[in-house]
Amino acid sequence: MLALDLIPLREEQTLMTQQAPVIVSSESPFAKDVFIKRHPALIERLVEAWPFGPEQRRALSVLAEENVHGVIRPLPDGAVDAQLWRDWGNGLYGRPWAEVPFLWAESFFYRRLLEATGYFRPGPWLGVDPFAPFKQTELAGEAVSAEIAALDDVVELAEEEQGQALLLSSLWGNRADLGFQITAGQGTEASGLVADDSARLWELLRSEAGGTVAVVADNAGSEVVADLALIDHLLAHGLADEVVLHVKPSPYYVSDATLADVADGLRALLLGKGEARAAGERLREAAALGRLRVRADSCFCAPFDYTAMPVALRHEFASATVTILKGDLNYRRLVGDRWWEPTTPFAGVTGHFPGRIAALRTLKSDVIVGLGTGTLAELNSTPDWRTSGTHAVVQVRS
Ligand SMILES: O=P(O)(O)OC[C@@]1(O)O[C@H](CO)[C@@H](O)[C@@H]1O
Repeated sequence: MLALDLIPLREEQTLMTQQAPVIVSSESPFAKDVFIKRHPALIERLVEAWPFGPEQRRALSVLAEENVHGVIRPLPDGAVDAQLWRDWGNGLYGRPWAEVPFLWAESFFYRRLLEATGYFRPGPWLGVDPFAPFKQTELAGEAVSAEIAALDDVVELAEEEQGQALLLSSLWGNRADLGFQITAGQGTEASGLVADDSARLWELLRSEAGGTVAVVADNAGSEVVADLALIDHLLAHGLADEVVLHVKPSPYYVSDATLADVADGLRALLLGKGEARAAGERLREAAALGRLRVRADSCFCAPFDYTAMPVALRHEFASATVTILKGDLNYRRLVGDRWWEPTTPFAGVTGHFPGRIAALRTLKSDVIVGLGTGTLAELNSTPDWRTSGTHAVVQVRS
């Protein structure tokens, strides 16, 4: 299943630990609520959405209860990757969910959830994405239709403005009320950018035009549609000769994009009119020519930060023009899910990641680096700025 070489780079880990402690959920009101409120509510919604049998319901309710009051139990012995997770969670089982590293515990929660629904077991539920109903609703919603319609306006802009509009749309794409930035190339949400290296990203893409760009996707629905529009722009304008889109190998964090979600996003473009349809056709053609490839490495559902990465993937990222990492979770994994001093330089913390990188992230959890002192002072007067999703960063290490 998972690559054996998936072990954290020890030196990097030790160095990071000396600089900033790992986030343990009980130390963060936000993270604590993920286990006490978010996970049980999610399980309730799943039970409403699916005709689960008694065994599935029991397993889900045990998981919900465990998250709130219990301790972490390992996967059952019969699970395909039971041993792997036993090793990965060595020393963590038997402890309350909120008392272990936040990143590890959330990841294991989603693995346990898939075990409860039977996602990996032979039978009718094998490979059935439990989050599909939520993803489909979002894809059919107004945010996506607005995004798709707005592509007709974007194409009228000058090339550089088009690129920036699509970048901002992709950046803000994982919020519910989206489809906005794309309309005029800039919008109100851009004022929430608290670090903006986008000019450097474009400079880099233009000076190294024609190579391979890696995009590590985040969410399905409106976000992946926006990502596809950006990818089409890079390919169509010769800024990339090839794009590799990295997705999750199995359902994760509710809305994280899998290959099926990319296909649904592409279909949404193809079913649109005008520029959306044209972009969809160009992307389908790019896939046929091998210029747009989708990769789903198992490391993307592993409970580690990106100091742990299979060697082959490390080489791929190292040889890309740039790797664009989308969203909050990728950011947590990029910088380590740690209590960094927010002004810690982004380049220093991310030096372990192979090749050049650009993080496009709306702030939805505690971790943050690379802020200016003045920006931080201003933000500190805004409640919940780290977790409310109202602020964002484009941070580049070139
Ligand atoms: O990666 P994404 O989709 O931008 O955000 C993932 C997220 O919703 O999940 C975690 C909390 O459950 C946080 O990292 C963040 O709030």
